[in-house]
Parts: sequence; C-alpha cells; structure tokens
Amino acid sequence: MTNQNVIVSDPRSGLESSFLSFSPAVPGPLPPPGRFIAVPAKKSFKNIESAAGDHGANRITALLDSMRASSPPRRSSETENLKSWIVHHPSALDMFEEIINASKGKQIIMFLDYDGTLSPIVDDPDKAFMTAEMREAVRDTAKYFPTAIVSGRCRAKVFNFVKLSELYYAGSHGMDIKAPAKGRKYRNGNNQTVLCQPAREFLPMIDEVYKSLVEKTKSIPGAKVENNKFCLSVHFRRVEEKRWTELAEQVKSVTKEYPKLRLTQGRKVLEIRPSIKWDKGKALEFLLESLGYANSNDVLPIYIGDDRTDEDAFKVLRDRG
Ligand SMILES: O=P(O)(O)OC[C@H]1O[C@H](O[C@H]2O[C@H](CO)[C@@H](O)[C@H](O)[C@H]2O)[C@H](O)[C@@H](O)[C@@H]1O
Repeated sequence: MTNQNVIVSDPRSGLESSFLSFSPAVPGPLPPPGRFIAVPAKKSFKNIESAAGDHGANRITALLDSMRASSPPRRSSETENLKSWIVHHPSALDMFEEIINASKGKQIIMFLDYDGTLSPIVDDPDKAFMTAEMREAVRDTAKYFPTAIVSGRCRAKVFNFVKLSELYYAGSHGMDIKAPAKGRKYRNGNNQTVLCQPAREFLPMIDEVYKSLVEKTKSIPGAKVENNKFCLSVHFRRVEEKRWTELAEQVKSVTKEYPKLRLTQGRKVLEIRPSIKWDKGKALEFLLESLGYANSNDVLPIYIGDDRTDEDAFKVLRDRG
C-alpha cells in the first residue's frame, strides 16, 4: 500500500487511539490495544477553541501547549496510568454480549469517524487508505443498519476513500451532510440527497483563508494546508517541533483577520472552521432526526471515533442517556 509510518494507538494521549462510545463502561479485564469504550463523562480533552481573532501571546502559548499535548512522550513511569486508563475504558469487544442485549428491540444506527477509526493514522493525509477488509466490514454493517461516516474531511474526499454509496456522509465536521446515493431506503421524506449545509455562506471566506494559509506556511517544511470545503486543516505532523511556534504564529496571523472563524485542534492538526454552533454532535442529532429517531427510545446510536472533535458526538449520546 504505502511505505509511510502508521501511527500506533496510544490511549494515554487520548489523541492517538480510537474510542467507541456506547454505554457506561464496566471495568473488566485488561483488553488488548485497539478500540475502547469511552465514557464521555467528566474528563474531556482541553479544546483550543477561541475566536480566531484572539492573537495574543498567551493564545500562541496555549496553542503550542495544546499542539505538544497531542504527542506526549512515552515514559515507562506512565505504565501504571496506562493500566488504570484501560481499566476505566475497557475494550468494546469484551462487552459484545452487553451491546447485543442493549440493542434488543432497538434500531441500531452506526456513526463512524474516518481518520484513525476506519483508516490508520499515517504521515501523509492523502494516503490514509482504508483496507479492503475494513470496507467490507462497513459494507456489511450498512446492510443491516443506517450507517454514516462523520469526518473532518470534505465529503468528496472521504467518499473517495470509502467508496460506498449506500452510506450517509457528513463531511467538514458535519457541516456537509448527504444521504445515500444508492437506494431510497434511508432517505428523508423529500427524497433529497444533500440534506444539510449550515455553513454555505462561509465558502468564499474559507477559500480566501485557504489561499492565505498556503502562502503563509509555504516556508515551513512539512506544513500542509488541506481544504476541507467548509473548514481547513493545517497539518504539523511532518513539521519539526522547533518550528511549531512559527507555524502557530503564522496561522494566528491569518485567522486574526477573520473573527467569524474559530480554531480547534485534532491529531497533529490545527483546524479552522466557521464559528457556528455546528459540530459532529449536531450532525449526529440532525441525522437521527432525519431518520425519524429524534426523541425515540427505540434507537441505539453507536458512534466510533478517536479524536477531540468526536467528543462533541460522545456528549450528545451521553446527554441522550
Ligand atoms: O474526523 P476525521 O475523519 O478523523 O478527520 C480528522 C482529520 O483527519 C485527517 O488528519 C488526520 O489523519 C491524517 C492521516 O492519517 C494524519 O496525517 C493527520 O495528522 C491527522 O490529523 C485529515 O487529513 C484532516 O483534514 C481531518 O480534519
């Protein structure tokens, strides 16, 4: 496939691992590394969410701290923390029976993040391919349950990776939602395919900021700006750490001109998006409503994701009980 690095899960950071939000986690035997049930309760990752216009030195420092926090060094003294983390976040695979029991009489709806969940985390965002085996698993899932991919990437790009027309796609962190092109089974009443684009008015602004960021950051080796249509990603995975301050300053120097945009952070990526109240959690709520399950108890939504942005969806599920 590719010969680039595949980044291995590290549950301690909360950023290089995958979580399955399902139900209150019951401490069980230590699971093998992989995906975990996350109880999206008290401890939430610190989110660098600010008006993009706040350009002070404190903000740059906070931003840098957060960039560093997305890649904590491995220390053997952390082994105990890791064990205790795993006890409180047991593997979903160890609770399969509980999941089956909880789903009895309910319509399961699957929500899947893409990067780090369906595909491995790799150095080059353009090469984050999913395996044929994973594609088959998703295809099988969609045969039985309405299934949505909820990604920070633009919808077209994530579709090109997944290539399954029977799914819902919510690209740009949920700001671009489309129903399955194939079949009418799960479409909404109006039979529309593009269901929701709450940030349309921001398109010209996002394009402008994209061009400025490409120009500004071109002097930093490894920096990559990705246009995700309704939002932007500035990748620093391949940037030397000693140049992160410079990169953060460059990003801030552009975004300070756009108070209607905000800055968030994912795995070795700064994300610029419209300051509207819309995120992966809102997308999940929108899709449940479109499918006729807004306030229903007859539904079991399952969301699998690995990143800070997925926590918005975990919170919605927690709040639904
Ligand atoms: O919501 P997601 O589907 O998880 O998308 C979040 C971001 O994923 C991609 O970046 C991440 O994956 C890359 C490929 O493995 C990796 O190189 C990068 O460091 C990660 O942050 C994507 O490129 C971004 O645009 C998405 O926002």
